[in-house]
Amino acid sequence: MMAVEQDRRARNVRLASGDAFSRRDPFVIGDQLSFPLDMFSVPHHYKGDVKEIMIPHGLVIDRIQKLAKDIRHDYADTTIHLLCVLKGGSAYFQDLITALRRFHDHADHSYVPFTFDFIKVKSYKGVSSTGSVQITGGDLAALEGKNVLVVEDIIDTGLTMESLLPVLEARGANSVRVTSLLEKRTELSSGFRGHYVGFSIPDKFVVGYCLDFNEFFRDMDHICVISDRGIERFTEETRG
Ligand SMILES: Nc1nc2c(ncn2[C@@H]2O[C@H](COP(=O)(O)O)[C@@H](O)[C@H]2O)c(=O)[nH]1
Ligand SMILES: [Mg+2]
Repeated sequence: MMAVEQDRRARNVRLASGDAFSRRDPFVIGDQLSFPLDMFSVPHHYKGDVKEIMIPHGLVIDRIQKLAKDIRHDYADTTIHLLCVLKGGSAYFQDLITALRRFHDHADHSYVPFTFDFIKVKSYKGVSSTGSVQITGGDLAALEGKNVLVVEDIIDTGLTMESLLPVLEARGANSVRVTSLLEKRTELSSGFRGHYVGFSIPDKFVVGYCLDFNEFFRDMDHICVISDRGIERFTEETRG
């Protein structure tokens, strides 16, 4: 199925939180699109460990600036509580707050004051389809009455977010929305979609920009597809 068509179908979505809000479209990275490795600077220590560059770092940053504008528009003059999902979401979180902070300098714009916190989330698929989630870190009691915006690196099956959101809502948050830099077009998707999504990507395992494979690749700026050699090498390294 063509990537754009697949994404259009995916927009017949169940949004987080039963929120009546209708999301904007993510930028679609086509199934065949990749950027040649020899045209970009890839860290020497990962040479051969990535197959292709899916999203160069500059494009990531440009897209985040627009996501920040969308968020500012929708939350105008409302304080948001950003909840960054570690560790994968941390690079996106940093660049997003940098973009949001810039709006503070322009008196002619609406402001987006924000507070933030960090959590770690592990989701478990039990025998039932709902799954369960283990949250560590973060002050969940402080969510009461807040407009929570979860900041995630990637939505794959959607299970993690589907499990997390009811927990946040049960803590009395005023609203809960999700921004994810990436969203995978996968047949395994539960149908969950975030509100503010940077890129819809093909069903490939990506690393870089804080997305890891066995804790490696977080220090690479571009978002890349891991190679077979990379999988082999960093599986070996973690075995010790
Ligand atoms: N480094 C990568 N991590 C990935 C990728 N796809 C998913 N993930 C991790 O899983 C959760 C979300 O998964 P979900 O199935 O519950 O939606 C995400 O936060 C990542 O930590 C990937 O391609 N690369
Ligand atoms: Mg994550």
